[in-house]
Amino acid sequence: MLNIQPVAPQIDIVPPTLTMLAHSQLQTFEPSYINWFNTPSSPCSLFGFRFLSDQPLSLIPLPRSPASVSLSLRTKMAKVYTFEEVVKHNNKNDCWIIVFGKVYDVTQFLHEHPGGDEVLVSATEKDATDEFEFVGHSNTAKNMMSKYYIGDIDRPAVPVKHVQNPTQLQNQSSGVAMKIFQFLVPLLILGLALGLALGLRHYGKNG
Ligand code: HEM
Repeated sequence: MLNIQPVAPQIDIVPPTLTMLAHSQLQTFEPSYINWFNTPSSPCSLFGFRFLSDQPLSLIPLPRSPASVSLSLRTKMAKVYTFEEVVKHNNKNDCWIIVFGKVYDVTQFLHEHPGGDEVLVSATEKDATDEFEFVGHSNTAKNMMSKYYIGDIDRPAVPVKHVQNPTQLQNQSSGVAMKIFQFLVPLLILGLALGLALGLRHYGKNG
């Protein structure tokens, strides 16, 4: 009896009809067909998966999506994740981030990221678009992102983010400086007045 195990994210790019066909037909396939299925030109390989001939038979994804599956097909069939689902992947062993409404699994990229792994882990559990933009990532960086793209975010589910931009931060720090200044000036005046009074008293006694 063949046991067909589902499937990695990549299988989501297969139109549902084909997936169903594969699941139902494969129950009846002889193992000899399986070798053919695994040849690079077979429909299976074309759509990004292959079969293990071990028992139980498993349906597993190919390491890379074949070029023959067009990007537009992949985009149309993109998996949509809820925010709740994405926030579970929030550590160094399993790190997903949301940028520009897309979900990226950057776990394998953590140790290669020029900005360090900590910054990526701290970008989890929120929409990290503003932080990503604030760094001023180059086009090279933006082009690299497609490698880690795993799907889109269910936008309405993303909580409103609170990221301060540089102007806000500047305003905030100048506000703090103003408060310190307002506190110090009266103290300074009081000190001067006291000093003057003591000085006058001293000279008055002596003179
Ligand atoms: C898939 C997502 C990401 C990719 C592919 C990526 C890639 C890169 C690359 C290639 C650089 C080198 C500078 C450049 O070429 O722009 C870089 C730097 C950096 N990245 Fe990212 N990054 C990603 C996400 C993020 C996020 C979400 C954050 C912040 C929350 C971040 C923070 C930084 C920082 C702080 C630097 C160092 C900037 C510097 O030293 O000037 N990155 N990143």
